[in-house]
Amino acid sequence: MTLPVLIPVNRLEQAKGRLAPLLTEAEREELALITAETVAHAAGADAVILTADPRVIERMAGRYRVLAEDPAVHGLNGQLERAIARLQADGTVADRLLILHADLPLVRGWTIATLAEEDDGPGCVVMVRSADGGTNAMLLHPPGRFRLAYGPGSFERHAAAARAAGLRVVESPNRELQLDLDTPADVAALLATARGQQTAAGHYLLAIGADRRLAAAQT
Ligand SMILES: Nc1nc2c(ncn2[C@@H]2O[C@H](COP(=O)(O)OP(=O)(O)OP(=O)(O)O)[C@@H](O)[C@H]2O)c(=O)[nH]1
Ligand SMILES: C=C(OP(=O)(O)O)C(=O)O
Repeated sequence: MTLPVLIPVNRLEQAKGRLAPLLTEAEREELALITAETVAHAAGADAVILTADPRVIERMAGRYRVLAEDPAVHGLNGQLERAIARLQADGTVADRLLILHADLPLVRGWTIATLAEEDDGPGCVVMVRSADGGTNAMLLHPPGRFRLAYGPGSFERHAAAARAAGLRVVESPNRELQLDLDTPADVAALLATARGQQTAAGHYLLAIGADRRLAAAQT
């Protein structure tokens, strides 16, 4: 069964603001592009990139399906709901949809496959919580039963809304989906493991000396 994967990608100049103490603006933009590539690659033919950024569109178009944001809609939640409606209307989305953040450096194809196995059938929502209480991944079976509520601390809001809509909430302990790259502590966590260092984001962060900057900040 195919699982469409909707990946919202923020405008690069607005992305990764909480990494400003560690990375320059150009570095944050490059890191955001690198992790978006990683996530899109993991989703492969099921990926649908949602963005308003011309560089992201240029980089992804041709390899992945890309939806441009609707300029008449305000905010991430409205954009996602608009995109889901478009994907339902054209038949891309039927009974299941995974919304996946674009800043997950450890995600692989099998990570998504493993998450999909935690879906126990119609009426199920599988969610992955980030360190700061966000919703890094949310598999909706089906989509459209409650309003999306991304923003700080969204995991608890999504879980409560899903339960209020009569859905079963499964919190996945999927470690590869729990790590996002919002803060210097997240970067440190990625670089603390050999596996993390071997990711595309890890390679880039080591190449620009983010490990040395983190160490210097601690002394
Ligand atoms: N298309 C789209 N994606 C967004 C928007 N805002 C955030 N995102 C994406 O939503 C996911 C979660 O974003 P965050 O990690 O909270 O935010 P961010 O864009 O990195 O910015 P910071 O809050 O500065 O870290 C990521 O995949 C972002 O790329 C938006 O306005 N439009
Ligand atoms: C804003 C969110 O994500 P995070 O804070 O984890 O980046 C969210 O998932 O709603």
